[in-house]
Amino acid sequence: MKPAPEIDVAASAEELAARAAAWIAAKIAAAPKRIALNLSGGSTPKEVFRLLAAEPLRSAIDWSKVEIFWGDERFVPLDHAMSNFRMTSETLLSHVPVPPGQIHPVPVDAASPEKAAALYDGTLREFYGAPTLDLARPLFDVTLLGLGADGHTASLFPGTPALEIRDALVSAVVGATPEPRITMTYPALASSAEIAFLVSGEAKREILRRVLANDAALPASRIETAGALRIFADRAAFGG
Ligand SMILES: O=C(O)[C@H](O)[C@@H](O)[C@H](O)[C@H](O)COP(=O)(O)O
Repeated sequence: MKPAPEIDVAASAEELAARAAAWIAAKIAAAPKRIALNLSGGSTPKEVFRLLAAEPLRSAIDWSKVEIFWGDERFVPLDHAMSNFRMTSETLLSHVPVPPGQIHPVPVDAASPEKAAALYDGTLREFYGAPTLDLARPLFDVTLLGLGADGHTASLFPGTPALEIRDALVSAVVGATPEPRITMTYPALASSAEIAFLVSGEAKREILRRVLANDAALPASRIETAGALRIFADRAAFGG
């Protein structure tokens, strides 16, 4: 991981969620106009999103500034139980007034995962306003990432071709089960002013230890950004 991450250790999963939610709210408040949030799926972010959608944070945040993207998605309908968009809608977006035109779901109604990835790649470049990313001007202001027990992040799984992609910003994940997936690639994720991992629970302790030791076999270890890298962990995951 580059740069070395700042590690924020919370006493519990609840405190982790509270700290991450407060951090995100502060980033939105500090943004002069628009802020591009690139969200992760999975279960860990759910409580963070619920806190952002509840008082006091809900009223404290100017949601009109917020643009929402997803770092990965399952190639299922947006109302499918496994959809990251559905999870985010249930916990956050159906409770806060983000302008609908500022919510950018992966186009899972495309003819194939490959087509959905190509379309989302275009969405990102159109939003960015240029065909190629400039290190000095990140695409996202904040990217949230989770950490899988096998060291994956987004849908960048060990040993998969998406890990090696440097020209495309989004890729279909060949062979993902049970549902096909679409993931942002390293260049897209790296184009973030801030990246924050959310890692909770005893089950993540060993994989987090390996990522912090920069075990190059783990996709999460290879996350880089020209900006800031932070890990929100609870004591169960961080140990000590
Ligand atoms: O779509 C997804 O599932 C996520 O993007 C994935 O990368 C997730 O962040 C990790 O698997 C951790 O998931 P948990 O938060 O559920 O442990």
